Amino acid sequence: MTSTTTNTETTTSGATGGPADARTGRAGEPAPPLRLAVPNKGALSDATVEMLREAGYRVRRDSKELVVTDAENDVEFFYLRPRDIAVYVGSGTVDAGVTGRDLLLDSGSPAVEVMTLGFGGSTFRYAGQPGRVATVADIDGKRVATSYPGLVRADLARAGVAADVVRLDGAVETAITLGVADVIADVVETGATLRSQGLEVFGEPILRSEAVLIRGDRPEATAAVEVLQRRLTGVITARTYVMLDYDCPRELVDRATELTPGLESPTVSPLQDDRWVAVRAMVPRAGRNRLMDELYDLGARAILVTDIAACRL
Ligand SMILES: Nc1ncnc2c1ncn2[C@@H]1O[C@H](COP(=O)(O)OP(=O)(O)OP(=O)(O)O)[C@@H](O)[C@H]1O
Ligand SMILES: O=P(O)(O)OC[C@H]1O[C@H](OP(=O)(O)OP(=O)(O)O)[C@H](O)[C@@H]1O
Ligand SMILES: [Mg+2]
Repeated sequence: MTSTTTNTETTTSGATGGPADARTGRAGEPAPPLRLAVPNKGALSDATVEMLREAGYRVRRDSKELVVTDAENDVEFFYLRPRDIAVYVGSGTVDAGVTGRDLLLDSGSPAVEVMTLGFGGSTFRYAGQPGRVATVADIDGKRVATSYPGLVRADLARAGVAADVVRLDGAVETAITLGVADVIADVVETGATLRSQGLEVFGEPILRSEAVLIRGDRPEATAAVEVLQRRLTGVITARTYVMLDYDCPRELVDRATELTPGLESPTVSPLQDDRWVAVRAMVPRAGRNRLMDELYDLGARAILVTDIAACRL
């Protein structure tokens, strides 16, 4: 049920028998489709699928579909366990994937982080029973239960602390109650799971994590990964910004555009009534209402906000 490990573990993931062997790609031949690994369940799955859908890719119709071919965009999607994704990408079996930064670093995979995706945020922290342990140094000689032994061993080594790392698959918070560990190290999002077990975090966060796009080093995939990255950046931008339009008395346009500088520069167009101009600029979604109030107070009118459906910067 549990195993106590003190050295680096070898992975038990099926990466070497994965979707296919790493491909070589020859000059003159059309590039093979991009192979992308997508979390098939868990905390990152729905948000990843939604982001791919918004980026214009074909996504699976039901949770039993494990491979989806998107011929139009020349991408093959492999729905895999989030923990295995860094291993597949690192071995070159797939070109890129979405996973958590914590899972990537825990795996020891050579895959590299390409971009953050703006969801799946969490911290990775030590926790214990209140009053029993207060600092990382207090862990010395104790047992630490975790699903992320790679992260924990590296952190303990950094701190010069010797402890037994007890590897569990999940529900780590129960390990102390069940007597298999003195301390745990786990993902904390809201902290509700810890509280339900009467546990408290201690020490600095070991890691701040979020969902990331990762890639391997197959040069033939570089161009396709860049297209994917541009599309995902477009989704993030479309979610982060809104389009703001307003009419502004000509003499106020300098002050108004100081408030709405846009990404490059705002569009200022003449109106039929030459005492007025129309201004158009992208502005951060957060704070848009305060900005509209400020523009109104300045003298702008017909202030409109519209969602951006998609964009390439
Ligand atoms: N509330 C949360 N609970 C769990 N993981 C979260 C949460 N918020 C973000 N994450 C992130 O999701 C990833 C873990 O995903 P998931 O829980 O699906 O994997 P798992 O624990 O290996 O699988 P499972 O829970 O199905 O056994 C990590 O990168 C983690 O940081
Ligand atoms: O701080 P919270 O908002 O309570 O979230 C953190 C909890 O969620 C995750 O568990 P998950 O649901 O993935 O189950 P698992 O422990 O079996 O992986 C994680 O391992 C924590 O237990
Ligand atoms: Mg989990």
